[in-house]
Parts: sequence; structure tokens; C-alpha cells
Amino acid sequence: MELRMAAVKQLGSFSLSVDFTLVGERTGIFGASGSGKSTLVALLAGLQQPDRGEIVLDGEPLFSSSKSIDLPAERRRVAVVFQHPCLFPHLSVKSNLLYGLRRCLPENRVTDFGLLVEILELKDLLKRGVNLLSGGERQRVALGRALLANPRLLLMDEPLSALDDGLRFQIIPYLKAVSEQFGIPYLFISHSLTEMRLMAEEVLVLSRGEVVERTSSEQVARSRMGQSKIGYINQLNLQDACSSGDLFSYRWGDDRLLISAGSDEKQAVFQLSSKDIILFRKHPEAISARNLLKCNVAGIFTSGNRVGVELACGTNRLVAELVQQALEELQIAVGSEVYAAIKASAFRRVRGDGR
Ligand SMILES: Nc1ncnc2c1ncn2[C@@H]1O[C@H](COP(=O)(O)OP(=O)(O)OP(=O)(O)O)[C@@H](O)[C@H]1O
Repeated sequence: MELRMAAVKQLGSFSLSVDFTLVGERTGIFGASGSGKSTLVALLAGLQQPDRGEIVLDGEPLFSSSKSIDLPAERRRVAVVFQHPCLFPHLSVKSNLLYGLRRCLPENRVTDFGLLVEILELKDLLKRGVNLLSGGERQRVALGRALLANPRLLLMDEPLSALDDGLRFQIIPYLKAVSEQFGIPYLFISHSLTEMRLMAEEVLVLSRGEVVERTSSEQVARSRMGQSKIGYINQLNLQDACSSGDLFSYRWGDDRLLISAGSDEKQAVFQLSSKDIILFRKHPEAISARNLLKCNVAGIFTSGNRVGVELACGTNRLVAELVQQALEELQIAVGSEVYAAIKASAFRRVRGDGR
């Protein structure tokens, strides 16, 4: 996919002015509320017109003020999944899905309905009215309908914001799986850094209507660590759960971690804040934290008045957060050996079954 967008749009006192080319299959548009994300989506999808500029997708101009081109939304083959899925309330799941297929010219109907239904796990819901679905199920139907129209580009505008945390992490694997399976590139638009890190590697950062940074989602997370109340969030995929007294023990690479919020599911994804990792230069004698990992310092970065210490624990990586004074006192440098202590209660389970 190659998307070129150079466009200007004035809305009252707000002005959007962007100029970028994207070639990646999964790109994030990250920005605070009011930065212009939805306006950008509307211009790309043909729901609003730029005042001037060019939008070219895979060599085809969707909009060009100089050539007086403005392809109508239905001919752009740019699908949008919004925060609140706009489904037909009186129709069943199947009819809502088939609506997507009907919007597609017969020669473009390449998305396999059965496979899509299988990947989105909608088979048992096909006959149900959409009003009887949960928020996550509705969003899966909206996604399926968008994909059945066989778009060249899928725009996901805060598709997870209306969902609670549990559902949000359940939906993310579906979003990625369908894009991969059907080879449909997407732009993932969100103000949530956690979502962004899970959905896109390359990110355009939008601020006051302009792209102010083009970087990786990982870099955005690191650079914002110092200003964030919750710190840098480490995401851990853990396996082979087994109970260990009141706790659960999981395999994490060559190590095992003891976690209080575990369950019987064999695999799970947990989050751990950089603020919840305490570093020692020497093996501590007796500590209450249930996890003590021997690590090497693989990197050090600063963010505001905080220092991020990237720890290599075998093949795994963790980011711990310190104040500068602690870094100096402990004489931590790249290559140092350190011990990381983590309480069993510091892990937050976000998803079971390892999907
Ligand atoms: N029709 C309009 N007239 C005037 N101002 C508008 C209009 N539409 C949007 N705006 C303003 O443009 C700015 C960008 O809006 P936009 O919805 O694109 O932001 P956003 O980044 O998507 O925000 P959010 O994450 O809150 O949805 C906002 O300040 C908004 O108030």
C-alpha cells in the first residue's frame, strides 16, 4: 500500500495541515483529543473534502484540488470502523455482514465470507439481531462488514475506545488477524498508547492538526514514560500456568514468574508498569517480593526527570523506571548486572488464552 496525503482543511478556528506518504501495512495515527485524527479519517474516507491538496492511494488520486478530482466515498474502497459501530439495528448479524458484501462490485468480492466469520468467531451469532450483541461482538460485526466490502485500506478510528479493558484486549487479536489473513492494510487511529503499541509499529504523531513526529510506537511509549502516571507498560506473554499455593506460576522465557492475578488458563498476557520494578545491584538477602530476576542492563534512556532502564532477562526485555539519583547511586550502566524485584501483585492480567 502506498498512501500519499498532502491536504489542508479549516474547520472554524481549527486547521489541519498534513503532508505524508505511508508505505507500511499497519500504521498508527496517535494524538490527543482534538488533534485532528477524526478529521484526517473523514478526509481519507471521502466523508469530508479538503480545502486543497492531494490524496493518492496506490497511484490512484482519491482527491486532487489541482485536477478537480473528488472520488465519492463509495468508490474509494477505503473502509472505516468507528468507535461506535453503526450497524442496522433491525437486521441480523448475517444481514449486516452481507450488506458489506453488497457494497462491493462482484469482481472485487474476494473476501471469503466463511473464513471471515470463522476468524471473527461470529458463526454462532449469525442469526442473532445485532441489538442483542455485546459491545465487543458488535465491533467484530462492524469489522467483518467493513472487510467484506474488500477495501484497499481500512481506517480504524478509535475502534476500541467504547469497550472496557477486558473486551479491548479481546478484540485486538481479531483486528490484526483479519488484516493479515486478507492482506488489507490499516491505519489505526487512537489516543491510547497501549493500543497503539499493540496495533502499529510505525506511528505518525498528530498535534494541533499537524504531524509533529514520525516514529515507532515503542519510541513514543519510552519518550512519554516520564510524564505518564502509569509509567511505561511492559507487556508479557506468559505460558504454562500452574498454581503455586495462593499464587500462579508462569513460564516467561527461561524464568518463571509468580503472579497473584493468574488463572487456570495456560497462557495469558499481563501488563507490568515500569514503576513496579525495583532494582538491586547485589542479590538482596530477604525480600517480600515474590519475583527476583537476574538481568543485564541492555540500554538506558531518559524521559523527563525519569530514567528508563532496559533489562535483558534471557531473551526477554523489561523496562524499569528510576529517578536519576538512584541510577547514579547504584552505578548502573549498560552491561551492569542487576536484580529486578517484582511483587506478585504488580502484574495486571489483560487477556487469557494467549491469543
Ligand atoms: N465542523 C467543525 N467546525 C468547527 N470545528 C470543528 C468541526 N469539526 C471538528 N472541529 C474541531 O477540530 C478539532 C479536531 O477535531 P477532531 O475530531 O478531528 O479531533 P480528534 O483528534 O479526532 O479528537 P477526539 O480524539 O476527541 O475524537 C477539534 O478542536 C474540533 O473541535
